[in-house]
Amino acid sequence: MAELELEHPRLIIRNFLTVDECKELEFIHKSNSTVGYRPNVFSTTLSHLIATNSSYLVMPFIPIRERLKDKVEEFFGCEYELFIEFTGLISWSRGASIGWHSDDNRPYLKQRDFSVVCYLNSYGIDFSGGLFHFQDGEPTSIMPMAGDVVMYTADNCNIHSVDEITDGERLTLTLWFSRDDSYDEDGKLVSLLSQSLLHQNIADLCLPVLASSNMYWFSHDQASDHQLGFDICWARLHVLGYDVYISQDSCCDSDSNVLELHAKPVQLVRGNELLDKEFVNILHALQVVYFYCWKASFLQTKEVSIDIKVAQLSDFQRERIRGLKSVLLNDHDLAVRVFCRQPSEENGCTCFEWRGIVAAVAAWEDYASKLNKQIHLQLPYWRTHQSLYTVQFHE
Ligand SMILES: O=C(O)CCC(=O)C(=O)O
Ligand SMILES: [Fe+2]
Repeated sequence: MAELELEHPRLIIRNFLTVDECKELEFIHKSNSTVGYRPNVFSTTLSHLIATNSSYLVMPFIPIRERLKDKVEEFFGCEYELFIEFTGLISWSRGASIGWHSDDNRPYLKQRDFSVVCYLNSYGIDFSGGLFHFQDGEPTSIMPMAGDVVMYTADNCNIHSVDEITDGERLTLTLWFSRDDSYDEDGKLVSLLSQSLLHQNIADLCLPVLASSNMYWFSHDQASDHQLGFDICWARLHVLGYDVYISQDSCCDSDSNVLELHAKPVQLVRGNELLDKEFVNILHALQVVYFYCWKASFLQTKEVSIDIKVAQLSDFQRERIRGLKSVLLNDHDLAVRVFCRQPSEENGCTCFEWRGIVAAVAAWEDYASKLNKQIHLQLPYWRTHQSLYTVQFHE
């Protein structure tokens, strides 16, 4: 057991999260992220998942939050109750960095007592740059590797920085803990979950609902409002090798706006082939594609019982896709710079088979409905205790 060093109280734990936990959180982030609070940063918060009809995706966080909280309390010898102030997935793309700071360095951040950063992907493999440094004490630097966790006090005993990301996308699960119960995020989350799940049938399929379109719009000048830039959902599919087709009328005339396009059902295109499956919106397509990326090796071996219907694109459809891209990926080069890993341009999921995608549609529905049942069963207990925790049910 590592000793608590009083001058610089901090702990690094290797392989705290399993490979599959990291992959599941990566799937959640890449299919739900929004443009973040600083340049070249993307984030997925629990309240955002709830707001977009994906409350069930809160479930995979629950055991991880519990294990992290136990570890923080044990290592820092807390003799008081701790509350989770914030839980979020945060990714940094090329150009993102942060200079020396402590995590409580603003008047509105004074409630933060402990910081926990879980690395979900790896330096040198998934991204370049992005080393973490402590200003004083040991270790001086941390090379982020998937599954590793660093925890430290949020005060100026632990001034730290992160080097600029020079390539790829660096992904973390970040939590802040507070002694002040008025900053407990659980109470707020329980109330959001109650509103969202109360009117939902436990057997309903949870199809994602989009947040406002500006949350998905990336541009170098965030104030420019739908001028030069790109839609991150479309860009993520594009760098994985997919195009998106919208068959509904008037979809790509020059004045259609991003908001309108976002709400439309979409079909997936690969090269010259169009899959005959309509997704309710771009987020639904993104969920299935990233689910396929996560589970490809398992899904490729599955027998697909339904016919896979793929058609060749007509000239008209090709033209339409070009029109859509000119609106949603209008700064194509920026999208590639932000999301592609150079020079190999590999993006973690190079495999592709329509069979795998079709299998992923059904497997994603099973996954979502299993988690949805679980969250519906847990919520009454969470409401009683105003806390998110793993409820043990005895047979
Ligand atoms: O991602 C990291 O390694 C640390 C990020 C950080 O310092 C922060 O978000 O305050
Ligand atoms: Fe920090």
